[in-house]
Amino acid sequence: MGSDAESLVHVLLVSFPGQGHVNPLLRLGKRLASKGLLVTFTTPESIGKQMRKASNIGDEPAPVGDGFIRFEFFEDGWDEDEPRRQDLDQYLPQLEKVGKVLIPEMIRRNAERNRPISCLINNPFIPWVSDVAESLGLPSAMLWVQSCACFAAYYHYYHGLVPFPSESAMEIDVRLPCMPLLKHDEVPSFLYPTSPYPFLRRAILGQYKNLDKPFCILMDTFQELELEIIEYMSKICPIKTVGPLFKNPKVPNANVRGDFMKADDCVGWLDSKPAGSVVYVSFGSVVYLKQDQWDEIAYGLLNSNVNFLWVMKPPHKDSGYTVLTLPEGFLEKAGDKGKVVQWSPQEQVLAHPAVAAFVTHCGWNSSMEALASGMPIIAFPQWGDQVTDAKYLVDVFKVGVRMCRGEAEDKLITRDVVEKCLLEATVGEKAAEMKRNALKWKAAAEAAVAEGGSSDRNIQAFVDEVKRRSVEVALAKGSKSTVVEAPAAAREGAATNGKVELVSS
Ligand SMILES: O=c1cc(-c2ccc(O)cc2)oc2cc(O[C@@H]3O[C@H](CO)[C@@H](O)[C@H](O)[C@H]3O)cc(O)c12
Ligand SMILES: O=c1ccn([C@@H]2O[C@H](COP(=O)(O)OP(=O)(O)O)[C@@H](O)[C@H]2O)c(=O)[nH]1
Repeated sequence: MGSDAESLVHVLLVSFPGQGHVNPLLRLGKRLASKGLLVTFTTPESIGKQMRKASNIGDEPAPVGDGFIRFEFFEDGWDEDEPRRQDLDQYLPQLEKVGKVLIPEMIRRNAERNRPISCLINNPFIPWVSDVAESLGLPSAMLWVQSCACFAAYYHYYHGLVPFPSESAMEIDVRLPCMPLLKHDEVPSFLYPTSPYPFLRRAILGQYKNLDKPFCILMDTFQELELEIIEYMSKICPIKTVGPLFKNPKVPNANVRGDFMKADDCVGWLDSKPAGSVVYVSFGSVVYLKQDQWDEIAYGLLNSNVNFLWVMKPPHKDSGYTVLTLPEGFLEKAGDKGKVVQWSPQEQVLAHPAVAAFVTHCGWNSSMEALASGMPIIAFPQWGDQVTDAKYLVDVFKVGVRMCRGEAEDKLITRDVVEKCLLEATVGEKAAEMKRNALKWKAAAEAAVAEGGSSDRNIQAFVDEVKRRSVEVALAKGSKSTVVEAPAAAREGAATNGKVELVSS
């Protein structure tokens, strides 16, 4: 590694191995690097292998703005084809067991190689990372990868602050401070007593047990988007909004990516389509619909006569999902009006002028990417935070139409409803109004991440705090030497290039 990288304050990002977790943490990593930190990104090797194959991840630190980002993966202790990885109740304890040994080893190795780590940052599902940090005397932060509204909902549930749907009262609405009334099925659905995913409830709430450990909770949202709830929760928790993380104004650095699958080429196809003529359809990385629902969507697309780009990702072999098929003759009937891919370069797709609207499961990453791209949406939420995100996208941000209320409703959305929603979002006054609102959010998102914007100021304050704490860490450890950026006053007096070498005895 070049001496440049070694002289920088070094942070370690530890990610849960899910696409919706890796993307925002890696984007944060790039942002931190661009502000002059050395960032090491780690997640289990099983995913590391896929990331290396799908993207351009080399062994050398990649320069990003004023800093660098590099990757180091760790073994989760299971065989390559271990099916238990698909069972979070088994996988999360395994990750904790090995991570508590291997992450400290990784930290020690880095210190020996003259790049001591000064701060750990994790995302949800792996809250033990802050225990590791604490045991080593290091500060830690957490990147929350859902909306602040969902953060608030889980917080109130965890602390029993307001009544939530329960076995004795399933259909109650939930009133949370500074939030619109949530109907029972607009509450993050892992919290329903009947949720088929109790392991996801345990995974997401796990973070709340450890919430006093991170000195900062970073969030991939922005002040102007969720103003009131962010202000309210900021009084309770040390929240800093830093989103939308995928908009990095200064350093696009497109070659550092965390896709688990190589994206199929579809930009050329989009280029051949007229502006505002294509509907993009994707349900993210973990949601799978049933075959009969898939068929209705297929016919809805055909009958509406829109152009469409549809992502049909193959299910993981151990997920228990069967491979979905398209109705007979579908591709022939669609002809050049439709393109079906396994994985898309979603950021590019959402930014493409040919795309008019996005049929989405409303995962928070997809939601933020759509908002920040000025893209109207057609909400097809299934579970978890998606149902709450859909409520906000449609009723609060006013950029979407609702195609369904979630998996819990157990209702087949017919081709006629699909067609009606597609048209509502793409032609006529309602579509035009949603587009105007979406463009307002796009401008607000750009302003938040531009120099001096709310998210940019928060990132800068966070970087400054990490640097400040790195001095304390170095002093406490009596380490050989750590180079940090000097405060402005010290800089003026020092005949150096803005760096001060701290040597402790
Ligand atoms: O890697 C994952 C594995 C599983 C999972 C594992 C085994 C199952 O039987 C069902 C789901 O759920 C997940 C749910 C996730 O929720 C997704 O998490 C994002 C960030 O929290 C949200 O914004 C999205 O809305 C939400 O779908 C993310 C995952 O990586 C996973
Ligand atoms: O074909 C696809 C589908 C999804 N994504 C990306 O995968 C992430 C999915 O995260 P989200 O929170 O939307 O949903 P999850 O997969 O976690 O349910 C987002 O960053 C998308 O841009 C992508 O690049 N190509």
